[in-house]
Amino acid sequence: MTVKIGLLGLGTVGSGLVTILSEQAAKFQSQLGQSVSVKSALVHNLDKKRPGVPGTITLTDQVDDILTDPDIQIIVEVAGGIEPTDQWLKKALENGKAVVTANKDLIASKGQELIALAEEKQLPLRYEAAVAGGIPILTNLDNYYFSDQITGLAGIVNGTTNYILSQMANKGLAYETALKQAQELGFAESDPTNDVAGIDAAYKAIILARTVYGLDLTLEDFHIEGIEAITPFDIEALDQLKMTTKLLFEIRELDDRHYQVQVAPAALSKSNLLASIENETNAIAIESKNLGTSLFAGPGAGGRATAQAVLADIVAIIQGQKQALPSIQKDYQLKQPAKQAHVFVLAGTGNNFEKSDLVEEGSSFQAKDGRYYEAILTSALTAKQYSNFKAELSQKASLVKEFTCYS
Ligand SMILES: NC(=O)C1=CN([C@@H]2O[C@H](COP(=O)(O)OP(=O)(O)OC[C@H]3O[C@@H](n4cnc5c(N)ncnc54)[C@H](OP(=O)(O)O)[C@@H]3O)[C@@H](O)[C@H]2O)C=CC1
Ligand SMILES: N[C@@H](CC=O)C(=O)O
Repeated sequence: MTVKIGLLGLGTVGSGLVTILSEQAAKFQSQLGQSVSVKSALVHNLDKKRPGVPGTITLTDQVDDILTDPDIQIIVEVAGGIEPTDQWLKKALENGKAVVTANKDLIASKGQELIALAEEKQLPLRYEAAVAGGIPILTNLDNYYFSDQITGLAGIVNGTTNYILSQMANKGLAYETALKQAQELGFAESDPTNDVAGIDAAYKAIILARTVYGLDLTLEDFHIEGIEAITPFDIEALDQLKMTTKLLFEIRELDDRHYQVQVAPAALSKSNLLASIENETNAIAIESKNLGTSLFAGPGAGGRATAQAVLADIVAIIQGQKQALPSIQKDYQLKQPAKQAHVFVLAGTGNNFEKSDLVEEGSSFQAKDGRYYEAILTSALTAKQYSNFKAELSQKASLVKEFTCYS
């Protein structure tokens, strides 16, 4: 028997899926006892050259050709965007088709409606590729960690920004050059605004928070900062303190009703495992009662890696693997962190820092611009300590930049 796929989108991920499906065809036939093939694919531009796409796949620009095709059992959505993909996937489920998607914007924004419809129709709706590309994070959270108690998750879930920051830090590339490369390599979204503004990472954090804690978050619940304001000078200043910056998400369970969520570039010590995660690699550190810290790292973007996560979902559906769809917790509150360490960068030198209860470390340095600065790492400060300390520093010297720290 052949399982027929209807592919909505044939760009970076869609064409990656076509490639790896053909590589695995013999294994699927012999070990799954089924062959899996893409019957048709939805595209925008029917005239575009699509090297590597076999002529056996029918291309269409009419979504209903695929959604109403009785031959097709599984719809794979890799087109992107919240509209009209939500209508497409609702229609797919209404028409009795299993659904796989890599679309984090959609699953973060409309996931609850789609999950409810999938449950009503008793159909699979899988979206492993929507978080951290090829890393099998959702499957592990649903299955392996079901029997543990997760107290927090943090990490890097956007390949584009991690690529940009790595290239700026390691190769001295300009922000715009590194972004252009990330686009050419297929890591960035078709419009990279969501990548660099931290919104893509926030969408992924919404899905993680729903999966782990049943939180029903929206972008408005987050403090979101992107990497647009990070400069080579910032990287140079943090380097003085043996620190680096990464765009990190954090979800912390403070108790069973209170949580803390954020997405922002954070300063972290180079000895932290997350500091060694470079380029498009993503990494998620899970804190749990039984395991302590576990780190899941791997390719977080790119056609082949993301298509692998999509294909794993297709296989799970064919094998009839049971899926734990999240149930939503009603009674919870979001809180600000109680205490956080900060890095302040000040213009000039003049002993503006002295090691104290509030100051962990400081360094005076001459930057590439020829001027002198001081970089100061504080201990974890309460909100009041932070504002008093900042006011005190600002009286002594002009404050050039500050970062919050991740420990
Ligand atoms: N790239 C990556 O590394 C990752 C991507 N994702 C997600 O996967 C999804 C796809 O990403 P990616 O493959 O990079 O995107 P691309 O922009 O490379 O491909 C999108 C595809 O969808 C088609 N398409 C888009 N909108 C429509 C429409 N309205 N009607 C018909 N066809 C349409 C395009 O057609 P045409 O070819 O004619 O332009 C193209 O084939 C997105 O949700 C993305 O966020 C998730 C993880 C990683
Ligand atoms: N644009 C995204 C692609 C994967 O989700 C990223 O850079 O991480």
